[in-house]
Amino acid sequence: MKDEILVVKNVNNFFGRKQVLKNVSFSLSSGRITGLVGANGAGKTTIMKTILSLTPYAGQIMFEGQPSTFNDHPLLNDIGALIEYPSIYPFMTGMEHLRLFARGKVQSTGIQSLIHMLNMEGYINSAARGYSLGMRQKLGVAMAFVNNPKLVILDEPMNGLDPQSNKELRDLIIDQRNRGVSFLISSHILSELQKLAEDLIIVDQGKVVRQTTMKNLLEANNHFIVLNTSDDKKAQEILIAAGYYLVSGEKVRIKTDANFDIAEILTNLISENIAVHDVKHEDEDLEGSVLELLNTAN
Ligand SMILES: Nc1ncnc2c1ncn2[C@@H]1O[C@H](COP(=O)(O)OP(=O)(O)OP(=O)(O)O)[C@@H](O)[C@H]1O
Repeated sequence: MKDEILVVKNVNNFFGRKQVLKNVSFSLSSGRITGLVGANGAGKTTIMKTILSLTPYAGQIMFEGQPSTFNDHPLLNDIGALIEYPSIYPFMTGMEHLRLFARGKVQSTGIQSLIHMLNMEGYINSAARGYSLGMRQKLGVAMAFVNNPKLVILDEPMNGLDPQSNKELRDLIIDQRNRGVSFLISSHILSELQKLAEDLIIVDQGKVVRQTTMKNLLEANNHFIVLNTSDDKKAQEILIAAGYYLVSGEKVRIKTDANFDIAEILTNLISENIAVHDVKHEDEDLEGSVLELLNTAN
């Protein structure tokens, strides 16, 4: 079994009378990137705040085998986080923020390397009041990394980032992961999370509905073939009549299973004088899998 850096057991959390987290239990494997996924209001930010003791809770949280409680959490020194929006002082430069957050023995070469990896050299010495949303977000991410944490918690880190910045952030996360850092990352941009996360925790209405690996979730996915034919509408009618399951829409998109036989499909169409110009395989992506899982959970 992989080492667990963080274990969350039976955590419950209330805002007033409203129960927001309901018996939440999961663990994070050391040195891996875990994605936290769920609809708006599912409880992702509250889970992250709970780990960081930013909100009261009942239940058990262990970090590296040591208990962490709401009032006693010395191990949080080893956790870096960006939750919701970064707290940024408009009259300080990005560099001043990083130096302010850096504890004791953090080397300036480490700070320089972060700035370089996130491509922030052009503005790191300017006052943050002139930063765009994406520049602020990058500074918030850099602040989460500055003390060489063992675990990094990032809530929607891709917020406001352009494709180039997204790639820089992804490269930084992968680089740090390769050095042994563990991650818990929430994102609504599932196509981005799919490129990063190795493990997944899926939450719905304050409950963990599944903890799995990305590989297992995607392997269990639906697979399709998509045909480009001389008459897609007629091809759809023929295949439905022959008993195939077609995804509704304009394309001829056929759900495949273990008995899938392309020759049989082609014979059905060619015998009705429909030419097949192209055949493509498609796998359901993370977004499709999560939507299906949440639909079946409700
Ligand atoms: N300070 C608060 N007071 C009252 N209710 C709150 C508070 N913070 C969160 N909630 C409620 O807790 C639930 C979970 O919110 P949370 O922000 O954790 O969800 P989320 O999954 O992060 O959502 P999103 O994807 O929209 O950021 C929501 O129903 C929200 O209304």
